Amino acid sequence: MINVQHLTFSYCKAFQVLKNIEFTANVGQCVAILGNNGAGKSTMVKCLNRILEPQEGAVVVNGRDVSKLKRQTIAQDMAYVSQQNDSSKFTVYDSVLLGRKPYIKMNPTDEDHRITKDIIDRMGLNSFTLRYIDELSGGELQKVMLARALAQQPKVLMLDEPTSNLDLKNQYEVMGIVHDIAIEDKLCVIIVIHDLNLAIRYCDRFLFIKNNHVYSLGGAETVNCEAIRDVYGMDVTIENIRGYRTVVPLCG
Ligand SMILES: Nc1ncnc2c1ncn2[C@@H]1O[C@H](COP(=O)(O)OP(=O)(O)OP(=O)(O)O)[C@@H](O)[C@H]1O
Repeated sequence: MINVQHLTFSYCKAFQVLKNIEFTANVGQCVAILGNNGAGKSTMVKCLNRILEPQEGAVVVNGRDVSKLKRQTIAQDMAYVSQQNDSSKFTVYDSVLLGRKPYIKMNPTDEDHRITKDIIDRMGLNSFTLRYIDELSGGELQKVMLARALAQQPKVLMLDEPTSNLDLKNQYEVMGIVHDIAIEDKLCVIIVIHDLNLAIRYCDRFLFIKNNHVYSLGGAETVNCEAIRDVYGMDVTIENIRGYRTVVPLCG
């Protein structure tokens, strides 16, 4: 479980990005972080695992205050996939194995290799294992970065726009995998995502950020026409299509 309390962050004195952000994500839940461009979503995620240090507030993972943990412990508990993908000269296999780094003392163990192979298999990356990651397409690389984060076997998985480079089929496949893994492996998943329909289908809780604050936090019913108008300045209808609440923009 992750509990975020009164999180406040500024890059400089003149400009506060986040003020008093609070939410909880339980084990097995995917929480969508929503808001317009520049709202502070990526900044918030980076404050959770202390890539950025919040000026105020606390982040508690399974009862432990993250600010009191060693870097290695944070890396065991929390995995983060940023918007900027790594493009070092690693093979896909080695890149995913790198996710085991917080656990490796001298050399990777048989268990590290087993976990790596298992994740590669689960993500459908078997035919890529010996390819260099700087030779992959944007979407292929995004899947490898997610595989690396999963190899970390974190308690909290934080994904910043994990589907931005994926084609339609892969968007649904990857979100489905993340949703299932959250339940099967008892993870809390925090996903920054712009596609509201993907979010509604695969996430359990929805946190809108507006004007530095939490605008709303709740279930799928909080992703409604009024919230979308307030947060994005856009009129939409919400229709039931094949059993899924679907956001349909009223423009064009
Ligand atoms: N390193 C930085 N230094 C100063 N300001 C920054 C820095 N990174 C981001 N910002 C500013 O902080 C604000 C929040 O940025 P952030 O990237 O968190 O927004 P976001 O909601 O993730 O946006 P997007 O949806 O466009 O990815 C923006 O105004 C941005 O310009």
